[in-house]
Amino acid sequence: MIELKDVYLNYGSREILKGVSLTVKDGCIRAILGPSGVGKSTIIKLMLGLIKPTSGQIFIDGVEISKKKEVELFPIRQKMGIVFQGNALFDSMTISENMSFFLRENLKLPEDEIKKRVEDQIKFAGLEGLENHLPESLSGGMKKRVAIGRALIFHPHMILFDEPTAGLDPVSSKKILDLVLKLQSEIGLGAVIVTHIISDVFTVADSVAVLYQGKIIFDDVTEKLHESNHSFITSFLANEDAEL
Ligand SMILES: Nc1ncnc2c1ncn2[C@@H]1O[C@H](COP(=O)(O)OP(=O)(O)OP(=O)(O)O)[C@@H](O)[C@H]1O
Repeated sequence: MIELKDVYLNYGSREILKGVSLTVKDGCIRAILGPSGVGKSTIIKLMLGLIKPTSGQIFIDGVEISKKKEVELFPIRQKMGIVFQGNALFDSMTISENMSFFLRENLKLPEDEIKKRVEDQIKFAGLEGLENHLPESLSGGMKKRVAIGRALIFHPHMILFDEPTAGLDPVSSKKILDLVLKLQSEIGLGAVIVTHIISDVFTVADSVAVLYQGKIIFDDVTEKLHESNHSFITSFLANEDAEL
């Protein structure tokens, strides 16, 4: 479980988050919806301990991480797979090498275990036959699948997606969202999805927190978004295909 308690985050003199509290339970798909530049990626970085809050607390499975040293954060980060917005694949490595790289670097697993984990993720992500291809030869949707496979390779408890469908065409977007749902239904994996695309939220999320001007202005099951009378939310709900 991930918990943010009254988190403030400043970049220099700019206040980005102003008292954000939210909980992500295991096994649930949780969306964080908000306009571009509101601080969604910042929340993911805080959850991973990549940046520290200006004040407030962040708990991962009950352990407060905001004052932990880098070396103490490693086992905590392993609980969370991350799929970056731009995928962050290594251009010069094949799909298999991209998937196995961090596993080989960080866990001293035997080669046959690494091979098996890569094969499992290639299969899960629907990338059979592409093992020896370089990322440049793949479509945007396929690259996203590689990033998802790589995130799963540590067998995380939770997976964090930063804008999983940004820049993808509607067909590829649907396939990626189907994969997110498959993660939940087949292996019970929860996810945090930060996005500015409201239709993605309705497609996959069990619950959604809306971030606006540094604060959470809505936090409930996704269906109840329609009941909100906050002017910012009602202004875009008329068109569910809208991007914030
Ligand atoms: N390291 C940094 N130093 C200073 N400002 C930053 C830094 N990182 C992000 N920002 C600024 O903080 C704000 C929030 O950034 P963040 O990337 O979290 O937004 P976002 O909601 O994820 O938006 P987008 O989807 O457009 O990336 C933005 O205005 C961004 O320019």
